[in-house]
Parts: sequence; C-alpha cells; structure tokens
Amino acid sequence: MTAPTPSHPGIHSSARPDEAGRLALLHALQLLDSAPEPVFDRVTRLASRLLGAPIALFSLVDRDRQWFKSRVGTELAETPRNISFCTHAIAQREPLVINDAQHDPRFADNPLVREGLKFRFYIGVPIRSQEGHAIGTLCALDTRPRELTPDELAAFEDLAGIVADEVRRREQLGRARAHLQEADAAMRGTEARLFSIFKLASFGIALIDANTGNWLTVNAAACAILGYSEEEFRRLTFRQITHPDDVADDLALVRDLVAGRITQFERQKRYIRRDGSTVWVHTNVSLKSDETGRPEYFIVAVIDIQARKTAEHDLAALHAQLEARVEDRTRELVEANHHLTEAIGRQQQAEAALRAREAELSSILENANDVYIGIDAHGHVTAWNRQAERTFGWTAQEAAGRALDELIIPIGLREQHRRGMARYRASGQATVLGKRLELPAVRRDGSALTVEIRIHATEIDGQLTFSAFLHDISARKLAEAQREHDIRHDPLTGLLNRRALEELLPQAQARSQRHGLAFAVLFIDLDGFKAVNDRHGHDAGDALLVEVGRRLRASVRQNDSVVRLAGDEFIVVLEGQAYTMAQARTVAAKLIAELARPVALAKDAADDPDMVQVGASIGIALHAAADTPAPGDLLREADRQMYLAKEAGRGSIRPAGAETGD
Ligand SMILES: Nc1nc2c(ncn2[C@@H]2O[C@H](COP(=O)(O)OP(=O)(O)OP(=O)(O)O)[C@@H](O)[C@H]2O)c(=O)[nH]1
Repeated sequence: MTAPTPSHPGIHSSARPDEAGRLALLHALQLLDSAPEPVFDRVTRLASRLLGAPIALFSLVDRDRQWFKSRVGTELAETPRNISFCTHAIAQREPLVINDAQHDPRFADNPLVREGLKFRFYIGVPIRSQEGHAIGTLCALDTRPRELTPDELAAFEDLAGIVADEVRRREQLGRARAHLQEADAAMRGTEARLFSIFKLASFGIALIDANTGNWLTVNAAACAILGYSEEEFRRLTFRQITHPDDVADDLALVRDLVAGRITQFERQKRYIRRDGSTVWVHTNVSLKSDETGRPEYFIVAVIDIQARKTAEHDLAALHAQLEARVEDRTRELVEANHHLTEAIGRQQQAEAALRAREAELSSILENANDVYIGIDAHGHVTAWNRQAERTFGWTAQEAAGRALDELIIPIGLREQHRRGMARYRASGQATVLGKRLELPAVRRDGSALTVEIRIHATEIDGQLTFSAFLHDISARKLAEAQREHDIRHDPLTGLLNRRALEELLPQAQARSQRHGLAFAVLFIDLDGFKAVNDRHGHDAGDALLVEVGRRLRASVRQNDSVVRLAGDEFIVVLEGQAYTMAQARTVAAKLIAELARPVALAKDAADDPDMVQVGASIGIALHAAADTPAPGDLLREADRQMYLAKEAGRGSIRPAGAETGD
C-alpha cells in the first residue's frame, strides 16, 4: 500500500483530520465496490437534470482512489485519488464550486482539465457521517464553464442532504449491527464460560427438577463427590440420596424457597454416596422460575466438606483428649500442690520447732551449771558457755577458735591430749568418748582444779564436733580425800588407825612374801598414862598421846607404819628388810627409850610447863616371809607378847632375847 500522494500543493494526507477514522467508517459502511442502488441513482439522475450537467456522481473517496457508488454520464467506475476534485471538496466544510478549472490555478494542470473531456466546471458537496467524517461527495461536472444561481446551489445541497441522510441511516444500521454482533459474541463467550465453569468447577453443580425432585444435570465434580454417573443421577431424586436425618430440614427449606420466603439457602448436610458411605457437604440452593413465576429447577452448588468434618471430628476428639489430660494433670498438680503445701507446712513447723529447740538448747547450754565446751576436729574451741567462763576465767570471746589444750589442759597432759585427738581423726577410735572421767585441769590464772568430764563426738554434715560437759569437782575431791584420810587415821595423833592397820597388815604380808623379807609387828602400850590423865587432866593426856605419836613416827623409817590402835595402845610395823626378832627388839628398845623421855605439857604460856613422863611395854610378833597367818593372829600374838611384857614389868619387851635364843 502506498502513501496517498497529494493531488495539489498544500493538501497532505497528514493534514487531513482523522483520515484513518474516516477510512474506517467508509469501509464499515460497506458501500465501496457494492452494487448500484436506486436510492443513490435517483439522486444523481436528479442532480444531473437539475444542473443540466452531463455528469453527476456519488463519489466515495477511498485511500488511493475515488469510487463512484452512483454515476450518470460516465462509464468510469473510479479514478485515482490524486487527480480527483472530490478530494479537495471533502477537505472543506462548504461545497467546492469550480466555475472554470482552466482559469483556476489549483486545477489548471489537472489531467482531467487538460486531457480527455477537459472538464471546466465542478460542484462537490461533502457527504458527512454522523460523526462528521466526509466520506465522499455528491458532485456534478461539465465541460463548459458556468456559474450556478443560489437556487441551483441550494437545490444541489438538498440533494446532497438526501444522500447524506441515507449514508447516516446506513451508518446507524451498521453501528446497530456491530452492537448486535458484539452482544452476540459476548453472549456466546458468557455461555461458553458458564459451560466451562459448570464442567470444570471444582465444586459440584447440579440442577434438580423443581416438580419431581429428580436430578436433571450434574457436573463432573458432583459426580465425583457423590459417586454416581450422570446417567445414574438422572434416575434419582435428591431425596433418595439425602441422609434420612437431613431430609426433613431440606424439605422445609425447599418449601420456604418455593413459597418465596427466602431466595436461597445454605446448609451442611449428608448425602449417601453410591458405595453406601456418608459424605458431608456444604450446599447452596437457589430456585430458577420461568417468566410466569412457575418453579422450574433448583440450582444446587455442592462442596465436599467431609475432610473438614473428619478433621473437625478428629480435632474435637483431640480436644476432648487434651482437656481430659489437662484435667488429669491439673488434678495431679492440685494434689501435688496440696501435698507440697502440707509438706512445706510440716517442714515449717519442724523448722520452727527446731529453731525453738535450738534456742532452748543453747539457752540450756548457756545457762547450764555445767561447763559446756564445743571443739572441732582440730581441737579448736567452737562453743564456750557462761559456766566455762566462770570456771576457767576465759571469756567466750577469748576462747573462741583457740586450741583447747592451751586453755584448760595442764602442760604435762597437753601432748597426750593432742595425740588422742590425732588418733581419733585417723581411726575414729577414742578411749575417752562417752565416759565419765575425772581429769586435772588448769584455770587462766594457773590454778589447778579437777573436773568431771564427759565427751561426745558428733558428725554433722561431715564435720566432726566434740561436745564436752564438765564441772569442777575439786571441792568434792578434797572432801573425799579428807574422808578417806579420816577413815584411816586417828583424829588425835594423825597416825593410822585400827582400820588402816587391818588393811595394812595383809599388804605387808603380801610384800613380805613377794620380797622374801620378814616383818615385825610391835604392840606398844604406855605405862602410867592413866596417872597423867588423872593428875593433869584429859587434855594433857591428849597432848601426851600426840607427842607419843610424833616420837614414834620420828623414830622409825618412812616405810614403817605407825598406828594408834586405841587409847594408849600403838602398833609399829617394821618393814623393808629381813627383820629378825633381835632387830625388832632393838627398835623396840629404842622406842621405849624415846617414849621415856619427859614430855613438857604447856598449861599456859606464862606458866612453866608440867613435865610428865610415861613408859611403854612392847610385845613383838615376827612374820616370816614364808608364814601365812591371818593378820588377826599376828596382831593377837603381838598383843599377847605385850601383856607378857606388862607382866614382866613396866618397860619390858617380849619375847625376851632368852626366849627366842638371840
Ligand atoms: N587423855 C586421854 N586418855 C585416854 C584416852 N584413851 C584412853 N585414855 C585413858 O587411858 C587410861 C589407860 O588405862 P591404863 O592402860 O590402865 O593406863 P596405865 O596407867 O598406863 O596402866 P597400864 O597400862 O596398866 O600400865 C585410861 O584411864 C583411859 O581412860 C585418850 O584418848 N585421852
């Protein structure tokens, strides 16, 4: 296709307003190359006759040509556009009138003017569409130059108006036809789309006869959901395959629909599938009625919700299970919590009781009459009560953390104490634990005391602790010692007494046997003592007895024993060497000499003392190492010998040397 060439300088296709729109309309009118039509031919004939012009045309200006829809006076069907006058005529609003082309500079060179019939006159009235496109002209041509009267021009324009009206009618018809075609195409598209929706929809669609309840049409999805073929569906009513429990509700809703109370309804219901199984579906039902309002068919949309229902059911079961489990767990927790609360309560009670007990114990310990000392495994003080402070002189503050031995154990026993502690740490063995012991101790000021002590070892959380309870028994020990002393000593002279002698003699016998040494028992009875008593009084007698005792004690060796038996009777036991009777006699003699010395009895500090003198008779019993007489026999023998001595005369010793042969 070639671009239109301008027929005359100053006219360009690009300058033509909306040439493409004009051409499109021209073609749409379907006038080009069409058969002659009387409506147009009548007008061209009238035009030719009106002006007396040899040629009249209804010319359509195509892209490259002008084609004559109706022509009078020429056999030509068309001419090229570039030489056409009409191309110029359609470019202006007013009719184009050329009175003499030969003298018109726009057309003088036109081949139609210069050659052939050599046209001189032209009148062209543009034929415009409704939209204003000039599709061509009604024109007339003459070979003679001429001028039109205004009437002729007006009449020609009227004829052109007839043509334009016809064209516009065609234009309207074409537009209406096009609309119709478009609507038809749209309808066909909609129908096709609806059908494809119906066929391919993923949910079921069915039409059910409103009068019989029979399935009329079902899509593939409905067949798949319910398991019946289209054929099988058509033999069934919707009621036949609705679950019996859902029929009543379905019918009630259908009645509402038919009565116009509702326009559609949705519900979940169950159908019985072909295989007998139940399927849950969501249905949407609406009613299609004919123009008279008579119900025709129901349109039913069916969505398979079995999976959702199963999931819901499973979920509900799971929920129920979970709830039951949560309930169980909650119950267990409540129970556990209850037990825990109880246990905590008990624990708190126990702790409170323990604290009270602890306070009570520490108060008891603190205020106890006994000393309480705690020490750790290394012998360091961890507890030191008030009585400990009073007894030992160290305050609790001073004692805390110090080694116990430095505080209360006499220097001589400290090493022993340390060894004992070390042994216990190593072996767990201790001889002192749990026993009542009497031990020497020392105070802060260095003074000694005796304590009665009981030590316990306790292991708490792997920590070894020793607890010692003790009290000062020094006074008691002293009293005991005194009692012991008094039991065995004569209160007047301080010498051993008869009781001591009874213990002493068997011991002497055992020593004698052990060492193979004989010992001697000297029975001493004073001579003339009664007279001292009588003359100087009982106190003087006592003083004399004290002096006698002193002299006896001073006259024998340390390991010899001096006993006041009773009244003015004394016993001396000589030990430590193999005594013979002669040796015993020698001692006896010495004693007699000693006792015979006068004794000064002080009456008053100012007076001269009374001088008194007594004598003594001594009986001897010798105990040989091999002898085993009863101690009483030995004493009786000495007593007997003393009597013999008394009989022999005051100051005697028996047995005499002659009697024993020494
Ligand atoms: N002062 C004093 N006299 C006592 C004590 N015990 C006994 N006598 C007295 O000692 C006297 C002892 O009597 P005798 O044995 O006859 O005294 P004696 O004069 O030495 O006579 P012979 O023993 O027979 O030589 C009695 O008068 C007792 O009362 C005492 O503890 N103190």
